[in-house]
This record gives sequence, C-alpha cells and structure tokens, in this order.
Amino acid sequence: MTDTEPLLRAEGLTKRFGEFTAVDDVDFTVQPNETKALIGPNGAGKTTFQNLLTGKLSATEGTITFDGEDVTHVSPHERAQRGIIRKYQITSVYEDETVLENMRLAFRSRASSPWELLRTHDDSDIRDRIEELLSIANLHDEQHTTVGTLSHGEKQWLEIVMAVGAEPELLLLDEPTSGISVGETDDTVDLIEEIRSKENVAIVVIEHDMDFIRKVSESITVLDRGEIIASGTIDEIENDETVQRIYLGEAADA
Ligand SMILES: Nc1ncnc2c1ncn2[C@@H]1O[C@H](COP(=O)(O)OP(=O)(O)OP(=O)(O)O)[C@@H](O)[C@H]1O
Repeated sequence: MTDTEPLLRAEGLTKRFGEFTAVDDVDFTVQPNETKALIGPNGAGKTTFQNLLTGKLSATEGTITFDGEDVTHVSPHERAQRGIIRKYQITSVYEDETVLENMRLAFRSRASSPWELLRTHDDSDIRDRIEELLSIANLHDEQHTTVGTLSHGEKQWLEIVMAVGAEPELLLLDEPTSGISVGETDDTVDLIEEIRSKENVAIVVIEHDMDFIRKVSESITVLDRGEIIASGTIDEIENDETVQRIYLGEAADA
C-alpha cells in the first residue's frame, strides 16, 4: 500500500435483494487512522453496507479493496484475519463469563493456528495487552465480574475493546451508543478518543446521535435509499439542503 492509497476502497458497491436495491453503486474510501461516520434514515442501507465490508453479505456488483488487495470475494473469516473487525449493535458477549474470560475469548478468535491459540492462555504479552485494553475502557477493576451484571454501557465498552483486541486495521462500530445513558455516551466518546490516540486503527461508525458524531468523527457520509447523498465535515452535512430535507421529512412523518 502506498502513502496515498486508502486503507479501504469500495467502488460501485451494490447489493440487491431480489428486485430491491439496498446498497446502490456506492463509492467509499477510508484512509489509515481516519474516523468516518456513516449516517442515514432507517432502512438507508448502513448495516447492509457494513455487512458487505465484513463479507457477511456478498456484493451483487462492485469491488472492495483493502490494504491494496481485492477482498471482494474473500471470506468473512479471512477478512477479519486481515484486520476488518466489527463490533455489532447488539451485544454479543458471554454473559455468564467474567470480563477477563471474554477478553481472552476475543484474543483467541484472532488466533490463526492451534499453537497461537494455546499461546493466548499464558502469554504475558497478551495478559498485559488485555490489562491495557481493560484500563482504557475503565473496566480494569471489573476483570473478575460476571459480564451479565455489568451496565449496558460497560458491556458496550467491553465489546469495543474486545474488537480492538482482535487487532483491527479497520474497526466497524454499529451504533455504539445504542440504548445507553447520556453519561455513558460521554464515556464512550472518551473511549473512542483513547483508541484513536493509542491504536493504529481506522474507524467507521454507524450512529444516529449527531452530538456523538461531532465529538468522534472528522468526516461523515450520508446514505439514503442505498445511495450516498452527501459526504463532508459535520458542518457541511448539517447545512446540506438534501440532508436537511431527508431528516426533516423523516421527523415530519414521525
Ligand atoms: N436480507 C434482506 N433481504 C431483503 N431485504 C433486506 C435484507 N436486509 C436488509 N434489507 C432491506 O434493505 C434496506 C436497508 O436495510 P439496512 O438494515 O441496511 O438499513 P439501515 O440503514 O442499517 O437501517 P437501520 O438504521 O434501521 O438499522 C431495508 O429496506 C431492509 O428492509
């Protein structure tokens, strides 16, 4: 990958479900270490687009290039191995296990061989790394707490650092503030800031909360009915007439 080449490039990315086009000819790039937000009304195609990036869904048309290589037909597992890691909107932690055990599981999921898997049990580097990640999520003191007893926000933070533990080059976050309190949202901003400053990672975040986006992302892409209708800084997006019409229209319909 050259200095000018983006980390991720989607070109003409399209997903059809039968006659219905959920993602329509989308061009989208992410630079290394950049944070981008993806917004749009319900049903705009945001989750489908992320599913195309992770490989959970295969593209009907178009290409995805990651780290200079065409990954359009690469399996989801292989894409994760290459560094495209996603944290889902709905938590997927093991509620009956401790925080520490969940972190260990996250590290194991990235292991590419039985030998590496074994190493995750007793490697002191990995233990140190887990401690470091739990500290930035303010969960260090909760290591031996059963995840089921954590607050919703704490579970979200655990999931975010579990995803970071899988060594993403591109971290996809699907509504990290979903269902959490205002105070917890501020802590989520702090966590993402920590990750941005300490980790070598690009982030694409799907979010509805514009205050949150303003704090974490320099660049926004707006999807509507599967198409990109605007992209730019938050000020550009908020002043964009088409975007205003779509969001005001949605509010008026509600
Ligand atoms: N497997 C599927 N089969 C048929 N249609 C689908 C499928 N998955 C998604 N869709 C449709 O594609 C459109 C885009 O859905 P998607 O979930 O990507 O939107 P979204 O922007 O993430 O919405 P939300 O903000 O509500 O999560 C919707 O109309 C949805 O009904």
